[in-house]
Amino acid sequence: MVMRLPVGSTSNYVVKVENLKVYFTKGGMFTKKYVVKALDGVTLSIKEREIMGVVGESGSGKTTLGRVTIGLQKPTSGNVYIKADNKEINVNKAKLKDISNYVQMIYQDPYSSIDPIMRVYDVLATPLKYKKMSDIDKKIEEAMRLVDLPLELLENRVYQLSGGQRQRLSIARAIVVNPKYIVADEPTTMLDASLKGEILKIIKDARESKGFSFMYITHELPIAKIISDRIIVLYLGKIVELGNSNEIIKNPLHPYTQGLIEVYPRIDPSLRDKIKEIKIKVDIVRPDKGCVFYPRCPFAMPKCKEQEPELKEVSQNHYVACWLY
Ligand SMILES: Nc1ncnc2c1ncn2[C@@H]1O[C@H](COP(=O)(O)OP(=O)(O)OP(=O)(O)O)[C@@H](O)[C@H]1O
Repeated sequence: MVMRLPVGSTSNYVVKVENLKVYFTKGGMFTKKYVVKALDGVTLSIKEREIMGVVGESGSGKTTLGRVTIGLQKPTSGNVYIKADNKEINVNKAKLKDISNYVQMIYQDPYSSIDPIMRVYDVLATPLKYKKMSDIDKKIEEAMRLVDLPLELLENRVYQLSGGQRQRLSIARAIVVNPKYIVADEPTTMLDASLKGEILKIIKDARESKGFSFMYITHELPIAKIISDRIIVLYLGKIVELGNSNEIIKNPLHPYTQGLIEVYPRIDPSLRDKIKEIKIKVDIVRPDKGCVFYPRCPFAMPKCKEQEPELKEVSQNHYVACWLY
């Protein structure tokens, strides 16, 4: 069955992305101009209370996808809708201040994303004051509790916090306005291994207790496996595979996903034999036509050079864009 509707489309979606394209023009004055297709025809939906993992190598378009879904980046074409308060909001047409009650972002670097001079209390009070919300202190205390930060820290300055505490604070800042949808862009990348697990648990607990939907961006498949309900695999701006997390890890279909898993053999040792022949070359070339992955694909066939495979549902809720299926 060829997918034409939003992948995973359900009536209870919170985020819906339709045929999204984001092209950047690079070069200019002294070098030849060229276009980078950061996203090229991405369609997906994220359900209520769902954590959607987005994985792919550097440059695959993960951050751009996260930013477009919360209105921080305008798309070249396509649409993004958020469902909140029984309304469907077209994110591209809405003003940022009008959607910031519904969408929030947690950044990778807790050092650069929060002003170190601010008091912890003010970091959390500012978004609430801006939105003229009542019960500010109650909301701040609840957010601090959800991220496991002691209330005594409220009077501290941000620079007095450890890296792990700062990242908890940046999660608290995102959840304090009680949004519908949060993009978490590699929030554990800068943290020690011991702190990564804590941050993942906080995000999962926040989803359980408050019902937020998340897009969780990571280049580490094992982290996507732990945190996500479903996983999207992005390659050069295209979704090459999408499915339930366990299914993607146990039964990766796209040669690129198989290659990503091979990087982490311990993720599932039983897969090692199955995928041992797959070697992903390091040079990334974007072909003008055909499948974006064929220059690196160990299974490339003549057809792959000529025709682009559509994202197909090959088993229930498991989609892949590959001529092997
Ligand atoms: N503002 C911009 N101007 C020009 N090109 C951009 C811009 N933002 C992203 N790009 C390009 O778009 C492509 C996708 O970038 P993006 O940051 O979304 O990828 P990513 O998967 O998040 O990578 P990383 O893990 O390294 O952050 C890259 O080629 C990048 O250079």
